[in-house]
Amino acid sequence: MKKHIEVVAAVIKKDNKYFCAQRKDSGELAKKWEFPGGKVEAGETPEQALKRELMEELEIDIKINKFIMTVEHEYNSFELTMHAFLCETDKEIVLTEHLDSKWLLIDQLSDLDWAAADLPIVDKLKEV
Ligand SMILES: Nc1nc2c([nH]c(=O)n2[C@H]2C[C@H](O)[C@@H](COP(=O)(O)OP(=O)(O)OP(=O)(O)O)O2)c(=O)[nH]1
Repeated sequence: MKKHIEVVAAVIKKDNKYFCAQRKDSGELAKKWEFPGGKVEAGETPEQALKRELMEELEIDIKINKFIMTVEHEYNSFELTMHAFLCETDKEIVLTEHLDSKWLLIDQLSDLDWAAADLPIVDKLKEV
């Protein structure tokens, strides 16, 4: 049976642009683009996990405004359940783990090579 993980992801919106981050060059999702976040640890709520991960990865405090959706996805090496939240921040982002980042308008999001599990989130953002 494949390993199953529970992940949270932050869709950070500022001035009509969305923050996108590129994963490191390792593993099945090497160099793919994602919304920052990470695994929920035992005893944490998704919101607590998201705040912790964003502080670790981007050195920012975030305000979580809205639940967007939960995605279930099966990769070759693991399966995940990912909860996405619409967030905002007024802090300056520092990349501590990602290769690159971009702020993109909704119409530009599809230009990136997203982790497969993120595609339903990108589609959902286009709906509103
Ligand atoms: N943070 C985040 N992870 C995503 C997204 N889409 C997606 O498939 N994932 C996957 C990549 C990872 O396998 C997992 C998130 O775990 P993570 O970033 O905390 O951990 P990781 O695998 O890089 O590694 P590690 O620190 O445990 O070694 O979910 C996304 O939009 N954001």
